[in-house]
Parts: sequence; structure tokens; C-alpha cells
Amino acid sequence: MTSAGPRRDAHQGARSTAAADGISNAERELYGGRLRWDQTFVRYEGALTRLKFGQMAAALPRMVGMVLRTGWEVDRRALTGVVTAQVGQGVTAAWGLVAVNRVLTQLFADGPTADKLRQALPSLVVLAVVSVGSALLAAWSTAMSGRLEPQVERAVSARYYAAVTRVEVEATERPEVQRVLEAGRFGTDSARSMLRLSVGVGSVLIGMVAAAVVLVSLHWILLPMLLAIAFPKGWGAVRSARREYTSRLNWVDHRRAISSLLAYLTRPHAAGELRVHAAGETLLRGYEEMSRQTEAEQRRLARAQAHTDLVAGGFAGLASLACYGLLWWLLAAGGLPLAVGGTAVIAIRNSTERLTSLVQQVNRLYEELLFLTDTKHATELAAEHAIPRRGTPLPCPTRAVHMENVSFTYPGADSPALKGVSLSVRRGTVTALVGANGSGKTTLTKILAGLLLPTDGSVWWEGEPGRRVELREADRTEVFSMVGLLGQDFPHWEMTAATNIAIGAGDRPRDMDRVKEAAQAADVHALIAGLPHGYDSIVFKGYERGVQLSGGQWQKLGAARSRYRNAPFFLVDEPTSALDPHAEIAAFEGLWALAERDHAVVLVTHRLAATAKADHIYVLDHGRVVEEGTHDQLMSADDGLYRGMFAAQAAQYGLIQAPGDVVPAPRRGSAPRREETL
Ligand SMILES: Nc1ncnc2c1ncn2[C@@H]1O[C@H](COP(=O)(O)OP(=O)(O)OP(=O)(O)O)[C@@H](O)[C@H]1O
Repeated sequence: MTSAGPRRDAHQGARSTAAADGISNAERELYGGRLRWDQTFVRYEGALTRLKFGQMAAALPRMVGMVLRTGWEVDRRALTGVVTAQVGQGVTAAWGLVAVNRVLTQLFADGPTADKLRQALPSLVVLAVVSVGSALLAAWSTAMSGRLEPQVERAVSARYYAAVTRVEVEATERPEVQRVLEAGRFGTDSARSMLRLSVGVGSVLIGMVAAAVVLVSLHWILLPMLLAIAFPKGWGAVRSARREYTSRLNWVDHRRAISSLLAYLTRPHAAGELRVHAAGETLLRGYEEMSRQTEAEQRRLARAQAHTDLVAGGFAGLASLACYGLLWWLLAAGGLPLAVGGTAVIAIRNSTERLTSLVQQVNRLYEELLFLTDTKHATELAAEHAIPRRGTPLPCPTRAVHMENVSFTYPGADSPALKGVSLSVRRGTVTALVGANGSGKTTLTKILAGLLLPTDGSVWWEGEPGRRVELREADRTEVFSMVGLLGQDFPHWEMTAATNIAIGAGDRPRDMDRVKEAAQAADVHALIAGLPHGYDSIVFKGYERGVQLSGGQWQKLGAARSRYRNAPFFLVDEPTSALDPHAEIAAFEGLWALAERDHAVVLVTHRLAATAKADHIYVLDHGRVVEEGTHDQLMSADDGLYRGMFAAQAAQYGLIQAPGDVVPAPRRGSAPRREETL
């Protein structure tokens, strides 16, 4: 109880100082500042210019065309069915109106009632047939749209995700590209909604055009009256759609942050810190504060929407009043027969109802249009920054990779991560990259893998003497096929153990024998075979066949994945950080065995005992290669960086004296007391 007091006080104190400048404490505390976009990005990207009425009006047919084209590509029969059913419904609506006019004309004609009813009978039958036909067409349309919509969504999503996953890694590091790609995600399901809405709008429009034709044929003045009712509602719809879109665009980071906060609260790997460090309290407090901001934005939108609806509804009401007044005047002045007046009232009522539905659908359509435009824009931008599909084939066989004077600066970074690096990686050897944190080792492996292109300098893929291809000209698909990766933060796929290994060669059909061989080589086969569902166990708890692996077991699974890939060039970054000593020794022996089998192994590690056996060691410091050679050569340099790092590490084990006694050696001679071992 007492321990909760100061925390609560601090919390309340923080809340009391909240948001004088519109930034919540949670935004400031957790994210260091405002999480809503300022308009500079939006203006820069031209999203707001897209909101202009003319732009939207021009984009609408383009986007509807794109959705219909996609529908045509994925399922022609369903699209034809939907369009036919909708056109049919519009036609039946017009036909119904004509039949109503006939019935009224016959009923208002002179003569005995029985005769008038008999004469009106065929038109009444037509009316009944029309309503049955309309119901059948509506059912057909529902069935066909249900079939078509998910296919269109899948096609647009697949197009977007396929494009995004081919973007150059360097481009994804640029905030302006990243944001456009991210914004595109929100429009992938808009294609589906747009199809439904455009079909709906099409149907209502056909019905209204039919009603308009009938009205004009009765009296021309009825058409402008109908348009006068339509205009204010259309204006309101577009205004609301624009407001919603701008709000979503500005709040996208904020929403993403809220959902990531919530995701942390249930993630198993955070469970310990959430409870022991009370991180859960910080996150929940952040969630509540930030959700309150979102709620305030929702309230603002609802108020603005209500205001727009009121203005639009008011003008539409005035227009209806004028419309009925004019009709009354025409009837009173004898300019319009009573039957025509009756049909006109029905047509105007029907059209007004249709108009309400039209306005709602157009409202949604415009909003979806804006999101779909983002997706299309993102897909196009992704294509502009895509890794080229063609290039010069690599020499066969490829024997080595040489870097010449390579520099690399991350987009937006002040200083280069690599400066003038020259090195060679040859097959049949182990090349070690060592250096302090942030010295550029991982960046260098990404360039070797062809994931990043150097800002300056050249990377040569070499074959037999005299045959070589520079990375920028090379066929990158071939470069990737030459490389196997085991990164520090390799993905933990929430899938089966077998998939977690076989996904190492996603471009080849799965070979279970080789999956097991790779697992054996990485010392994880016995573990997987012993799981209740063996290789079909899902290596993520929470699924029905789910199991939980330890950090080291995951690392072995990751190693099995890169083994399964069996690429000539293996790039491994801290492959043993979670392994126990025996497993670590076995893993390093495995890497040396690969080199003996003519693979090139590039090993990034801080475990210098392992690098001691490497064929060649490069020492990086602040992005430069400052030393290179074999372990013995590097150890012979008196004040060398490598020697210093090696000595410091060895001193921890009491093997040698640390330089300058910086790292204290353990005390010898007496057994440690129990509490010292804790
Ligand atoms: N995606 C990125 N965007 C901007 N800067 C980056 C990015 N990745 C790395 N850097 C910067 O580049 C430099 C080199 O990073 P790199 O990850 O290559 O170092 P490293 O030697 O692998 O470090 P470690 O031993 O900690 O893994 C660092 O200053 C880092 O902050």
C-alpha cells in the first residue's frame, strides 16, 4: 500500500500538468513529443491537394475504373452478375414509376370506378412483376458481390504487399517513403468497400436517372427541383468525408502507438518486466491518456459532422418545401393534371429516399477513395523504389566478394556508418568482423548481402580471375540466392518448427529430409522431434499445437534455417549470444566445417575466443577498418585495438592480465563466499 502512494502522487502530479500545449504527458513521456503529424508532411505528399473537390471528382472514375478492372481480372462472371443485377434494379425502378403513372392516370380518368379498375389491372400486374423482379435482382446482386468483394480485396492487397516487400531497404529507411508506404496499408480493404459502394451508388444513380427521365417527361420543372434537394446533401457528404480523412491521416502515428501499447501488455516476452518493473502501469497510464485524446478527436468530429448535417439537411428541407410548393401551384393553376401530380409526388419521395442513401454511400465512397488512392500511390512509389528485377548475371562460380573504399550513410543520419572500407570475403574461409557497438559491422554485412547499396565505393562479386560484376549492376535476385543470413534479431515466425526452418529457402519447394538434416546440424532436431507434435508444433504458445522455446532454442532454430538455405556465402551476426558454452562451441565448429565445405563464412561476434581461429579478422572502429590480419598478427601489435579487446575479455576468465588492469581479475586462492556467487 505504502509503495503505491508515491507512484500515484507522481501520476496525479503528471496528469495535473498535462497538455497545456496540446501534447499529452503520455506522448511526451513515452515518445518524447507530439505523435500527431504536422501538416508539412501531408502538404509535401500532396494528400491535402487530393482533397480538393475537382481532384476528387477526377479521381473517382479512375478509382472506380481500377476497382472494376481488378474485379474483371479476378472474377469476370461475378462482376458481370453484379453490374447486370444493379442495372436491372435501376431499370425496374423506372419501369415501376411508369406503371404507377399509368395506374394513377387510369384511376383519375372519367368513368365508372369498376371500369377504371379493370383498365388499371395490367399496370398493377406490371407493378407486382416489377417488385418481384427487383427483389430477385437484389438477391442475385448480393450473392455475386459477396463472391467478388473478397477477391478484389485480396488482389489489391497482394499487389500492394508484393510491391512493398520489393522496395530497396535503403528507401524504406527514408521517413518520407516509409510514411507513404505505411499510409497505403489503410486502403487495402477500401477496394472491397469501394466495389460495394460504387455498385450501390451506380444502382441508386440509375434509379434516379430513370426517375429524372420520368419526371422530365411529366414536366421539365420537376428536374431542377430534384437537383435542388440533392445539392446540399452532396456538399455535406463530401465535406464530412474530407474531414474524416484528414483526421485519420493526422492521427495515424497516435493510433499506431496506442495499438502497440496494448500489444505489449499481452506479449509473453514482456510479462516479467510488466509485473516486476511495473512497466504495465506506465503503459496503461499511457494508453488511458492517449485514448482520451482520441476520444476528444472523435467528439470534435461528431460535433462538426452534426453541424454539417444540420446545414445540409436545412437547405435540402427548404428545397423540398419549395419543390412541393411549386407542385401545388402548378396543380392549382391547372398546368399539371392531377395524375401527373400524384406520380410526381411519388417520384420525388422515392428520389429523396434514394438521395439519402446515395449521400451516405457517396460519403463513404469518397472516404474509401482517398484511402485507396493512398494505397495506389504507395504501390506506385514502391515500384519506383523497387529492387531491379534484371541485372548482369554473377560470374559462375562466384569465388569472393571484394569491397573497395565503401562508404555508407543511412538516410537522415549526420555521419556515415561506414567510411572507406575495403575488404575481401572468400569462399572456403571464415572472415571475422569485430569492433565496438555501433562500429558498423551489421551495416557492412547488409552491404555484403546486397540489401544496402554503398553510398560511395564499389562491391565486386568475383568469379574466375578477370570476371567480376559490381553490386549496382548485378542481378540482385542472383546476389540474394548466393547469401544465407542469420541476423541478431532474426524473425521468430509464429508458425510450425518445420516452417521456421524451411522458410530459409522460400523460393524452393519444401524438402523435409533436408529440413531434418539442417535441424540436426544446428543441434535442434532432438528437441523438435521430442515435441508433442514434432515438426508440426507451432513454436509460439497460445496456438492449439503451440509450444514455447527458450532464447537459445530459438537461436538454434534460426541456425537451422540458414543451414537449410545452404547458400555459398553465410553471413552470421552474433549467432551464439543465447547459447550455453557447449552449444556455442558446437555452433562455431559448425561454421568452420561450412568453410571447409567451400562456403564463405562472415562472422560478426564479440566472442573473440571464436574469432581467434578465423582466417582473416577485420577490426572496425567508427565505421573504418582500423586493423586486419590473423589473430596472431593482430595480437602482435602492441597497442592494437583487437589486442586490447581480446585481453579485456580473456582477463574476465583470469587467463591473462587486462591491459592497465582496467578489468579486474577474479581473486584466486580462496573459494568465493556464497553471497559473492549470487
Ligand atoms: N537503420 C538505421 N538508420 C540509421 N542509422 C543506423 C541504422 N542502423 C544502424 N545505424 C547506425 O549506424 C552505425 C553502425 O551501426 P551497426 O548496426 O552497423 O553497428 P554494429 O557494429 O553492428 O553494432 P553492434 O555491435 O551494437 O551490433 C551506428 O551508429 C548506428 O546507430
